[in-house]
Amino acid sequence: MADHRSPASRQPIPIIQVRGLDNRFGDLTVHKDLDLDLYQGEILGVVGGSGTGKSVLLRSIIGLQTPSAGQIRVFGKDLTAMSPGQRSQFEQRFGVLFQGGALFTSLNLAQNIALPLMEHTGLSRVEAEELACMKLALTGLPAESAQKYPSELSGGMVKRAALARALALDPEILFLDEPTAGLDPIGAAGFDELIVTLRNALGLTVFLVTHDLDTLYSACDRVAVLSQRRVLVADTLDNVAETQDQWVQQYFHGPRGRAASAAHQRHTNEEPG
Ligand SMILES: Nc1ncnc2c1ncn2[C@@H]1O[C@H](COP(=O)(O)OP(=O)(O)OP(=O)(O)O)[C@@H](O)[C@H]1O
Repeated sequence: MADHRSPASRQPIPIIQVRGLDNRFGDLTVHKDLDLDLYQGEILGVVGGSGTGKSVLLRSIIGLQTPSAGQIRVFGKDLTAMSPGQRSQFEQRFGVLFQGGALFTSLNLAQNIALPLMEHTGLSRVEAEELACMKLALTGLPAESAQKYPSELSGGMVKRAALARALALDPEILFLDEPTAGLDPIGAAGFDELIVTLRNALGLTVFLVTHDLDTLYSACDRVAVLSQRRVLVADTLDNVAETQDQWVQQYFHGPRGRAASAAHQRHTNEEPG
């Protein structure tokens, strides 16, 4: 697990602070006075029932959704108060993996990943595609995948390629929206492992929206539960699972929750040392 505290103070360093966030769509209030911290170096799993606003929260933080009220401070700066230009500069520190992967189907993988590199750096096409191949390797894809088109790949490979693109500009914070959705259990477990490996190797901070209990157990340092238009609890998985709330109890202590917990326990017992 990550130690997301500063060595000097052993205090957690919040690099995203959401305060008093409201999001409304007409009569629908999705968030009301929502607070959340994301600490440097951690993998935070964001869970909640369908429609509780997990994706809207992610979209608010990355600037795709203008909040109705509230403050979002990233690295100490209020994103909601920035000009579009300042914001766009700042957002290059974010890497985002959307649910469907969102790769361009008419471009091969190297071209897909080279695109943001050419757009935001002074690299030539050749240089950008070389760097793109390195990013693909980082996510465990073989060298020959660079020339393949998204339609030629399995779902798991598309996710890895989309992750490579999210990493193209060396982001500090990675946002993942249901990264294991649609993957078979082995592919999903491999992806969870990859996220942890990349976090450790690259010093990333990860905001991860998921429904996948196995991901929470195997990859997340903390879990935030969205309920009743706010963050009901954000804590270690063990503490969250003890929260007296009907959804939390059903989610963590229902049949799937028990199975995920038992699998994690077995895995932990098998680990050497
Ligand atoms: N642009 C929009 N306009 C109107 N309503 C929206 C918009 N975006 C989201 N909503 C509504 O906000 C609510 C929260 O949506 P959101 O996608 O964040 O839920 P979620 O928690 O991610 O759900 P799921 O787990 O099913 O993916 C839903 O009722 C959705 O219909």
